[in-house]
Order: sequence, then structure tokens, then C-alpha cells
Amino acid sequence: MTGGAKPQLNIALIQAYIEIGEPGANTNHLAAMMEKAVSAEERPDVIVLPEMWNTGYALDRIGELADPNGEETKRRLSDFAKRHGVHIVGGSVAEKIGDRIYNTMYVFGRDGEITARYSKMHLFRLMDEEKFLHAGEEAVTFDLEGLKAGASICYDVRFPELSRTLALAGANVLFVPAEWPHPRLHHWRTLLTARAIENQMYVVACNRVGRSGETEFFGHSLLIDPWGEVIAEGGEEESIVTGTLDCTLPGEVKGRIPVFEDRRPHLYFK
Ligand SMILES: NC(=O)CCC(=O)C(=O)O
Repeated sequence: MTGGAKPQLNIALIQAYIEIGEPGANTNHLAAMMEKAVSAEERPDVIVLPEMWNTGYALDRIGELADPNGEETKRRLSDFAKRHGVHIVGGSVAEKIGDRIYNTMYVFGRDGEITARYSKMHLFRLMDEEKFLHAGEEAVTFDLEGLKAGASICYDVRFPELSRTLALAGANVLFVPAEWPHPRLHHWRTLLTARAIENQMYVVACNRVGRSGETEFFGHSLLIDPWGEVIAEGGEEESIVTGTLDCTLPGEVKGRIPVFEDRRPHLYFK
């Protein structure tokens, strides 16, 4: 946390059902859930959306469905952020740039300005992502009112190198929008908890719910603190999962167990 930072951040995770290949319906549905989130008594400072919330994994039609340059997505999310004075970590959408399609997150500040763009770097072969999408090439951090945040998307969480890179760049919270299905709930909870403990950072993970073809997405969106304790967890139904980050806690945890001072990077294989 840096000087003048907000000591706490209320988070709302939009654990939504996503209709495969229906960007219009999904946009309206998520907008309605976001309106509900900001009308809660405990107003969120940050709204988080799931992965590929505009199209779902309609990869065989992704060329026609992806948002050209993300223009429509950016316009809508920026407008919402500004209208309600809320940060948005916009999950991810299928973004078309030239003839390439990326799985991309946009982040907006309270003024509606875009503060980050991150494209998923590790494409998930079990869902054929590598056949249809291009991988991002750059790790991304962004500022949330003095709390430095790192971007990752779903399968990225299996690669501790990315979260460690983000932590070394100063990130104290890792965002993980996802479309993570059964039967890998155990992996989801274990990997997210490990990333929180090993990097002494918050992990904020928003997963979709519902069936798409043969695949059942289980929700269980999670807010995990830098000790690895679960602050909030969704069930398997559509819901808005909420919790509060104490922005001083990552620093306290680092002070108690000096993991980052005790690293021996010169001994690690490259
Ligand atoms: N959308 C994804 O990246 C899914 C990742 C996943 O399910 C996994 O087990 O990893």
C-alpha cells in the first residue's frame, strides 16, 4: 500500500451464468447483476467479472463473435465504472485485433478510464484455446487506489512463475477471472490458496456457473487472504460473492514471515 491509499476495499464477484455464443444476452445479464451489486448497502469498490463472459467458449464461432478491438466491451464497462464510481476488473472477453483473437481483461478506474489490458498468456489445450486464440505476451500490474494488483486468467494460475513475477513487481493482490469446470474443484481451491500463501498476497478469483454442453462450471468464486484463509466463497449457484480486503495485511504478513527477503534467486535454475 502507498501513501493516501484506501485502507479497505470492498469486492463484489459476479459469479454469473454465461450463455454460450450469445454476447448480447450475456452483456445484458451481467449488466443487471452489476447494477444489483452496486445497489447493495455495502457498496463495492471493485467489481470483478468471470472469464470470457461475452461469448463463453463458443470457439468454433469465435471469429464472428469476438468484439473488434474490444470497443463495445470497453465502452460499456467504462460507462458503468464512471456512472457508479466503481473500479471494474472486467473478467475477460474474446477480443479481435486484426485477424487475431485474444482472451483479454480490461480494467477501469472509478473515472471510467482504462487502467490495464491483459491477454491470457497460457492457453488451455483441454478446451482447444490454442487452436483459436493467440496468447498474450506480457505480464501486467495495475493500481487499485494504492494497492498494486496483478492480472491473470484461469489456467494462468497453474503457473506459479506468473504470480511470482507479479509479486516481485509489487503486486499484493492477484485477480483470477475463470471458467473452471468440474471435476477440478480440488485443483481450483488448492492452486488459488497456494498462490496466496507463497506470494503473501490476496487472491480474488471469479468463476462462472452453469452447464455448457458436457461441461459443468462450479462457481466457488474465492477471496483468499495472504495467510491463505478464505474470506468468502461462492456456492454452485449464480450469485454475487462479496468480501473486504484490508490493504495493510500483505505488508504485515511479509513482516511476519520474510519470504521475499529469504529468496535465493541466484541458486534457482532459469
Ligand atoms: N478456462 C480455463 O483456463 C480452464 C482451466 C482449467 O479448467 C484448469 O483445470 O486449469
